[in-house]
Amino acid sequence: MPPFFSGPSVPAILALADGTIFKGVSIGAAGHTTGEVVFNTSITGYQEILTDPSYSRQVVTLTYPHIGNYGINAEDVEAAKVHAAGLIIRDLPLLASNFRSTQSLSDYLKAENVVAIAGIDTRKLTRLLREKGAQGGAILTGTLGNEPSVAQAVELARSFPGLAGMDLAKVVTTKAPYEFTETEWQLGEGYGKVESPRFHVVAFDYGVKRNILRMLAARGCKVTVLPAQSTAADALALNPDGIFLANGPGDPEPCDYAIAATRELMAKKIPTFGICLGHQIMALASGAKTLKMKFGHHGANHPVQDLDSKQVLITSQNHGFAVDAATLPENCRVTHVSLFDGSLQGFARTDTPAFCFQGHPEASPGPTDVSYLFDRFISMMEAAEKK
Ligand SMILES: NC(=O)CC[C@H](N)C(=O)O
Repeated sequence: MPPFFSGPSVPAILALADGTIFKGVSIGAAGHTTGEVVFNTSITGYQEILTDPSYSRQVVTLTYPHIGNYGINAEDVEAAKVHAAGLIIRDLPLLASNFRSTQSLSDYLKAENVVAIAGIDTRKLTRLLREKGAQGGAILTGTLGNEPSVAQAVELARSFPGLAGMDLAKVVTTKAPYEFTETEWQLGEGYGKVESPRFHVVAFDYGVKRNILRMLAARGCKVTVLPAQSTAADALALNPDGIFLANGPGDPEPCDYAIAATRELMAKKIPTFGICLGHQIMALASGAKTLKMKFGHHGANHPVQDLDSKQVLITSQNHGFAVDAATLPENCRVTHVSLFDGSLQGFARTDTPAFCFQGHPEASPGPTDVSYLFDRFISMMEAAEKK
């Protein structure tokens, strides 16, 4: 075991549902956690990944070997708390260095009560997940000098029922509506505010990432964020110029309330934009089907082709479900395709101003090649305004 801390380290075990055991050291809270184990290939952005609500009930392993090297700051978060169920890494550097850093990754994980493990052969783990598919797993910590029980860790890993059929949007969503007008973070300048908004966007919060709201605000939108189970009537009562369907965790299929509201709002021809879970909800509301992927897409360098411009875009991705392109009805036009596996990445309705994207145009972390989709949404609201 390599020395991760100057002090003595607490042993921990990562067990997978298939019985594979990895031994490492605890770098977070004491105790145990279970969830679906997935790998993310981003080189930076561990704070944004940990706080992305779409990772609820998922234990994330990062393939980049050094995690924690720029510490923790208060700004690079996508939600008020950590949503990932746990963290698995290779190496936690002894030193965190960044002028914005106020805390070490390990102290942050402890403060957020997140169980995490280091010293894991994440290349081996990732190969296993690619071959066998994402699966249930558990991290169990021991005590100083005492390893946790292997049998207990395997039992915990097998107790995770899987994400299929799990509706988590209603679990992570905001309890009450709120308004959002903060623009993107300007280094050294703080956040800006939308002074006189051009458009009012009503966003359904299935687990929204803050950077999406910031990017809408930066384009002159006042955003009213509604709880996931709000109805179409709740949204219409706010007289919106546009509807936004957020990203979020879990399986889109059981989110019947979101599917019904989206169907009703699209029928009213209100400009609508969906990201990730929002894209899947729009597909279900249009009559298509979704499926569970083998190990999903989680990373910041996924090539996606825009079929209209033929341009290849490098995108940020985080999804384990996908829309089955073969089930898209005639009024849906495919706009984007993954160049990794040919899976559907985006479509637009031909009968109503609505479109969506499977990846993350807001990035955070990742490249912003697809940020033009936010501008497309603004153009759609402009066109509707002129009518
Ligand atoms: N980032 C997201 O919105 C993820 C959507 C969905 N939970 C999936 O895993 O496919």
